Amino acid sequence: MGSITDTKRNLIIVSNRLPLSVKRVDGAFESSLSSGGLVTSLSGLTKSTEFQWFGWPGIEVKDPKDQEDVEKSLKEHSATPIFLDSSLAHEHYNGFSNRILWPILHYQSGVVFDETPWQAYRRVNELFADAIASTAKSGTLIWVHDYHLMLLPELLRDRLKQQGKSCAIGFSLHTPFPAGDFWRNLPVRKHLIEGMLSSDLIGFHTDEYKQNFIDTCASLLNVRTEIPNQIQYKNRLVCINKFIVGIDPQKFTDTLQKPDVQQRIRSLKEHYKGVKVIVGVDRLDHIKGLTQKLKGFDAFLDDHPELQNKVVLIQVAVPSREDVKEYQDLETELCTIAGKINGKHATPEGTPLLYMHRSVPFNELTALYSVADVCLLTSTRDGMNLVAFEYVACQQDRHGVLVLSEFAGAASFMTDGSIPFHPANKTEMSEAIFNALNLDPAERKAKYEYLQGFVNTNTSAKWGETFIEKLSQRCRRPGDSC
Ligand SMILES: O=P(O)(O)OC[C@H]1O[C@H](O[C@H]2O[C@H](CO)[C@@H](O)[C@H](O)[C@H]2O)[C@H](O)[C@@H](O)[C@@H]1O
Ligand SMILES: O=c1ccn([C@@H]2O[C@H](COP(=O)(O)OP(=O)(O)O)[C@@H](O)[C@H]2O)c(=O)[nH]1
Repeated sequence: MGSITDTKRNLIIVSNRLPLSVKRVDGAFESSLSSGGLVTSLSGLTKSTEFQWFGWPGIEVKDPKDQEDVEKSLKEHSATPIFLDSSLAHEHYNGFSNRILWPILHYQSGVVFDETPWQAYRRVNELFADAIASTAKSGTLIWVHDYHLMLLPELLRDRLKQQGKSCAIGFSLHTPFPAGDFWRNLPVRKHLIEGMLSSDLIGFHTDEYKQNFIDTCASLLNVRTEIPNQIQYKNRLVCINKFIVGIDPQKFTDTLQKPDVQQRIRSLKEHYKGVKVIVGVDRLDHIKGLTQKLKGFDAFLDDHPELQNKVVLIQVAVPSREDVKEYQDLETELCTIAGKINGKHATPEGTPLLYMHRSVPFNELTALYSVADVCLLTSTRDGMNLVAFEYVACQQDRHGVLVLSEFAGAASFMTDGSIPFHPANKTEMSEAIFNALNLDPAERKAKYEYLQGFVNTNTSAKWGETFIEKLSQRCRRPGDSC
């Protein structure tokens, strides 16, 4: 990894959302940490690698003086805002990225294509390309992230060429890449694939997503894909590979040692004495299978009346994409189901479900992970799911059990150390929960040690360093095989 030190001053990371989202409160600008796994994974990289982070600050700022203030405050965090007017940002983020592209990438049907948000998506990718091309110097490594910016590699390559600059461009997709037939539902798919193929290196979370992408390129563009991990496209060699994204486990270990977190753990343990705790932490999103989770838990309570008042599910549903109607509808549905479950199973001693629709501070999150006997993750599809990693990082003492949907990307690596199940099958989920709660200590330890080894080996720092190293090799020797 020696060359990382040489490249770190020259690395630009681009994602739609910056790690800090800016809000205007009583006329002043305040920033708070953005939620979600992309920020977690890239923030974990900051310990070992320096970079400039470009992205949308999450707010419209029109006045040039205000823009300067926001720029200044974000600069302290090595972040550079790309300002967008609110209707354009809305159409790009909510209209196309989250209402059309996101569901298709996650195998959801019934998506209706619409030209207006698509044009906004193109425009935002162009604005990002303008800002980044004017800042990058020859030799800068540019690492673009995620489905909001699939056109960016091509737009950037054109601009850099016009300006006589040579930069290596990497692209990482954080979501699944669906099998060809599903991808065909999107009429503009060819533009998106061609946009990505202007990268020198493309990273996916799992072999399955990588292969789906390669197969789609072969059938859609008739490009040569017979050599493993590479695609010949427009006389260039594009490298395609799997890079395992992770977390910074040390951050959790350190946080668990803090006296106030230890105090919180003691008080939660006291509160739940004699009760088994199941935890769930998910953005409020269809892909996380939250309705399935609540219904599966309801089935579990029905199946095991003997466990009344002896098990609680603490579900954190982090608010997400609240301007999108489908997300608003899901929230309403979850509130109703949660109310029904407690209506049916509550006793004067308490309720079996604690449904929290809000973000939780990091210290509280680690304390919750630490006291939980089981972590239940029910994704119907999920790029990776870093919550699975975080739970493991907080279970050194308890050896709690991970009950993990077979459809989370993380299941490709963690199945041996967890209890897998199909999220659409309530009976299977109920049995998986029961088995997890009753696993004997030796089996729990064996599973935990397997997962701990995986989480400690595949950290976010390693993920980033491996990708950057590979990208800088592409920069030095673009003709080399992948
Ligand atoms: O920025 P938001 O719209 O609030 O969404 C948050 C992030 O959600 C998605 O995360 C994905 O990336 C994770 C890390 O690789 C992965 O573990 C998870 O399975 C994915 O869902 C999205 O892809 C990010 O762009 C968002 O920032
Ligand atoms: O209130 C919260 C609770 C959790 N998380 C974090 O959100 C990330 C979720 O990442 P994951 O990969 O599981 O899914 P995503 O939300 O990116 O789809 C994890 O790092 C969590 O710690 C958060 O930002 N705010």
